[in-house]
Amino acid sequence: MFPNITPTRTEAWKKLEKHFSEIKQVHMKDLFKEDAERFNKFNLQFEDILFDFSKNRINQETFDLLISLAKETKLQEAIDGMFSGELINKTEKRAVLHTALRNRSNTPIKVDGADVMPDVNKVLKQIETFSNAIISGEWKGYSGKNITTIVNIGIGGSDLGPVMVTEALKPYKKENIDTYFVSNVDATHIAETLKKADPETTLFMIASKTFTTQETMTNAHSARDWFLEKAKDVDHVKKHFVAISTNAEAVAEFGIDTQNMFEFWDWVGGRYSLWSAIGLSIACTIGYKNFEELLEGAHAMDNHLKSTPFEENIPVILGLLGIWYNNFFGAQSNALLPYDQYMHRFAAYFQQGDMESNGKSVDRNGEPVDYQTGPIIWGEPGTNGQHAFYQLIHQGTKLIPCDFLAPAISYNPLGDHHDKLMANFFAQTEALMNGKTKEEVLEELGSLSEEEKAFLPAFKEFSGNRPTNSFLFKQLTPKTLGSLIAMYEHKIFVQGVIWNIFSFDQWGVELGKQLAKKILPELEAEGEVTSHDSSTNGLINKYKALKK
Ligand SMILES: O=P(O)(O)OC[C@H]1O[C@@H](O)[C@H](O)[C@@H](O)[C@@H]1O
Repeated sequence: MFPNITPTRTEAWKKLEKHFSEIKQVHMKDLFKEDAERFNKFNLQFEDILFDFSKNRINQETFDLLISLAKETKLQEAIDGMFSGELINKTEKRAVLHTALRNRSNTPIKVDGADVMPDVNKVLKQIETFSNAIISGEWKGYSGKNITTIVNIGIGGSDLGPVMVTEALKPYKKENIDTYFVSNVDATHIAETLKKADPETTLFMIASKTFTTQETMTNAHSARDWFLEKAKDVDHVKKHFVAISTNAEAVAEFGIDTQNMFEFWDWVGGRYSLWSAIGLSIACTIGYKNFEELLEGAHAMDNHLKSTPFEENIPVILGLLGIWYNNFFGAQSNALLPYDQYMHRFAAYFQQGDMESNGKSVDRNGEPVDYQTGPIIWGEPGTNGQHAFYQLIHQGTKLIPCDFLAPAISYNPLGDHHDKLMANFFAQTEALMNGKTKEEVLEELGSLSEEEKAFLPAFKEFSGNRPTNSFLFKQLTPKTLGSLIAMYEHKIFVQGVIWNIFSFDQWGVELGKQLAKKILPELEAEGEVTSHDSSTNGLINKYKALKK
């Protein structure tokens, strides 16, 4: 049975509250001074990834209490439940098995008594065959030319993962294939993309779990019209349109040959689907072998989560540290700061991953929670962020726990760029931890007037004591990226279990969709709209007047 425990009622939570009142004023700087072994105590190595969590506002007691919170909320049972195919997404009566998609050991995983692995392997084989045919040029467009351009049309989970991964793994990109992603229903997105495409050499991937999403279906129809304007014959559609979906019926209705459909299943959540056929654009961009490496990396992290004691379990510790700041320090957000330009969509990807999963305010009994749940996720790659928003992280009134991520080896070993980048990484985490005292400021101000010395220090001081996690890995290979993504996925899971919320549904996105459906005909009809509140009526009527 999946656990259902209110975290705030556990012994560990009560102890953590008491412990928090004792430790909240303690400065990390002093913790480092007191203990020369602090780094050794609070870092873990997973394959090529070093996880340094020593620059957190914790001591051994904090760590032990957090671990007991995970135990008391029966996290291990929850992990076992997810991996074994239990219907843990209770509001949708579904299992949660993105881990099966990358189950490289191929051990049976059962949903409703049937092993899902044969189907998973069948679709992987289909992805392999198809991506090889596209890359090798064996698959031809209607006029006999090779495919050179892929346009993936999808949104949310059917877009963000492939976008993030194809950007992160650009060094592995096949030279003869250019991949674009269209998500927004704003016509600008597809119009600007199609300017770069030629119908004879373009392959559209219509990626939608439900195959009913308004944005995706609108873009798919516009792409089809654009294609047919030149190709003329609808029979050519099958060479230029493939579908990735769980909804075969809607795919056939759209006119895509179901032979060109790549299936996945309702036990794959949209935001956890890049490992499924939704990853087809990834495989066609970087090659199937590299896609497989990505799966390998994720599988290794899955095994780590499943079988490592919590004290050495990276996603568990990461999740617990997030809870420590979110629920005890009152931190509201978590910045993801990759010092790797290729990872520039990493934070955007986990905005959906985390915020759509844990942005919930009722517990597993349907009762409102009286504690904080999911954080706001944000971030940009370093060093861009430094010159933009780090001011607030260093000296603002909000506590913002930050995750710094970077490779030791750059794919672009140009001059001393990478050392400069990394010097900034190390400097930032050090500065956030140590801060700068008034005495240090005064020393720097040496030659200034007494008046300035009295005035300026208040502005130039840094309180420090701002927590960071550091992830330092050898190089951003497909395997390492797979592990990092799975690590954050599991961090989200761990937090959802402890907060006792359902992390795998997303009812909160429905209301806006319903209302948009109702409003659309009102925009197209003649006359004034009066069916809403005065603000909405006013806006709609102004829009109708302006667009005339
Ligand atoms: O893949 P689909 O069915 O088109 O859905 C796309 C997205 O649609 C959104 O409404 C959901 O909130 C996301 O979770 C989902 O990823």
